[in-house]
Amino acid sequence: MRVTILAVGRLRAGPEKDLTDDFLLRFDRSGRALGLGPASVVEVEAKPGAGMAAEGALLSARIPKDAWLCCLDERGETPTSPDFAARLDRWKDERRDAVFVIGGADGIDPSVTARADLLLSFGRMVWPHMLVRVMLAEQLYRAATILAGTPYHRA
Ligand SMILES: C[S@@+](CC[C@H](N)C(=O)[O-])C[C@H]1O[C@@H](n2cnc3c(N)ncnc32)[C@H](O)[C@@H]1O
Repeated sequence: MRVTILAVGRLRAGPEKDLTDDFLLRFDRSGRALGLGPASVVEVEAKPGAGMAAEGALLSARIPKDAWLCCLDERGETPTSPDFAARLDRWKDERRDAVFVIGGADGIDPSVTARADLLLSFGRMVWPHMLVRVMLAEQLYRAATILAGTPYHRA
């Protein structure tokens, strides 16, 4: 199952990008034998002032019709890491790719969240989008280790 992190805005070189790349590489390595991955990051950026609807159109154009769609949203569900891993495993078994959308400063356009299979929250506080990328990449890696039975996750 290919995994795409689809994000509004460009992440410049720096610690958040390094961490995201590192966790995604680990996810690819741990997930390969399980049929999870590879993971990639796709960034979209509307013209300045174009508004949320323009961002929504750019995002929608990059979401395959048959992919599982998960939108990162502080108002969403807060599964445990094992629950998240189990959900990824079910998605993988259905042989559909997964797309995780992270919004920009104004969030994710409702035209995208309306079609999401899951709204995923990392708590009710709002985090900067670049940290959300790191956190999501880490949870993907953690999920792969949980499914592989390797001792990274200890709860
Ligand atoms: C700076 S936040 C934008 C918040 C914006 N006020 C909103 O209403 O969505 C940028 C993006 O980071 C993600 N994000 C921020 N906090 C989050 C959280 N607690 N859980 C999940 N995603 C979060 C969401 O995808 C959000 O669109």
